[in-house]
Amino acid sequence: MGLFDRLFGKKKKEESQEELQAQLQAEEIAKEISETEKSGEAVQVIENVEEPRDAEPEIKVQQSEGDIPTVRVEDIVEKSDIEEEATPQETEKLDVSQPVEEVVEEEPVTEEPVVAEEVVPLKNEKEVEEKYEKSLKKTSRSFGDRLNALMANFRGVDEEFFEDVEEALILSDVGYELSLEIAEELREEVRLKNPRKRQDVKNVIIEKLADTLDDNGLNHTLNLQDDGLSVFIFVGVNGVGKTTTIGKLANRYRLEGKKVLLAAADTFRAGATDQLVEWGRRSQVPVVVGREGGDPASVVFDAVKKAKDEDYDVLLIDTAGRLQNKDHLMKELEKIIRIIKRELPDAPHETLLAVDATTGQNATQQAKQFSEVAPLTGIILTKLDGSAKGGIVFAIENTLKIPVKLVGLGEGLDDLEDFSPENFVVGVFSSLI
Ligand SMILES: Nc1nc2c(ncn2[C@@H]2O[C@H](COP(=O)(O)OP(=O)(O)OP(=O)(O)O)[C@@H](O)[C@H]2O)c(=O)[nH]1
Repeated sequence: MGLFDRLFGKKKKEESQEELQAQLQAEEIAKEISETEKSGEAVQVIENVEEPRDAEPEIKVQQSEGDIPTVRVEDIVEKSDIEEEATPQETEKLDVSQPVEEVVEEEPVTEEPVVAEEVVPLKNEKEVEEKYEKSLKKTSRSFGDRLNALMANFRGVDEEFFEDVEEALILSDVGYELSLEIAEELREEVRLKNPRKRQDVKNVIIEKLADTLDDNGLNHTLNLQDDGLSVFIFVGVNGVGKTTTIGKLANRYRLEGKKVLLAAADTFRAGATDQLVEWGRRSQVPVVVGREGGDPASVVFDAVKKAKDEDYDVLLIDTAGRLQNKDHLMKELEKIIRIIKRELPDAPHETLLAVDATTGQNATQQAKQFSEVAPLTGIILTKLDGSAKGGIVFAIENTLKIPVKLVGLGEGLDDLEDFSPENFVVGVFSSLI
């Protein structure tokens, strides 16, 4: 059964069962009234309006923020340790003569062993669904407007109509190739089932689109190691929300009881390190930082060593996103990955590209360009809350075959969610079918 049927087929079935039940109840009441009238008794009708109740109790997570002491990395990682690990050639390349500073937060709460039962989830399922729905309002409206305009001109399914379908989908940011594919599948469906009603035709278009997120075989789950250190690298051009995402994810993992470390390997842009340190303070996790203009691989080297020596669970690495100089960026990322692999052959476990959903097809273009620079394992679609162009999820997944793994749904510390095709499809389409 496709995603569409699983989500909306059930809804339709429930609706018709509810209708049937309401009808039976009405008949019962009518029967009672007529019997009472017959017996001459007075009749009083009481309206019983039941308040909807939430399925699960609300769980609130309280956080505290505090000042953090700054410690130089020499106090923690002896320079001789670094030299011991690196070959003479690599020592030269890593420029370890530059002192690397480290900012350490208060003792992370994860220092204490946490048993699984005590782990507090950030949001329950219902809250996540609501968050998706709220954040996708603009995208949903945009799809709705285009599909309604398309169906307003619907006189019957002819060649002109299929061209209009293609155009409406392209304008909804789902991508050129997929728009043509959906129109083609619609042609086939029309030939087989010949839907005549406007709503039926509209539903077929939505069903075809929704099912692509299920049929593409992409794994949307972050590759977090059950045992041992997980290393995630974050790439993306300036301003897309990379640093913000790292801060949000660090906060989530810390609340889940994991020991998290951040690495500020964007030594290129002035202020980038300070920004990550600020997110480290907010999410209460330590950050390994280097000198502005220093070698990012040196920061990564120190961070990986510290993470290994001190049994961290997760290391999140922020990088510079200079797409203008592809060759340089490629070399920088290759070097970072080489340094990581020398210490942890299976790592990095994720190379995630952050793209800004409000830029629509530009985001797809960036994903295409970055995947030529580094092998991407997932996409983070930020600012989905302020975007009417959420349709690019379909383009990214179907054209580029890269899974969307995280979505940014606001600027706050807990405004990051795992990408869920189900929540996405419901958020965009449930009001349209
Ligand atoms: N509405 C909304 N705003 C976001 C989201 N994610 C990030 N932002 C905002 O986007 C702006 C840029 O975010 P940054 O995290 O600084 O972006 P960056 O990619 O790290 O940029 P550089 O540090 O310049 O490389 C900030 O104002 C964030 O608050 C999101 O999911 N929703």
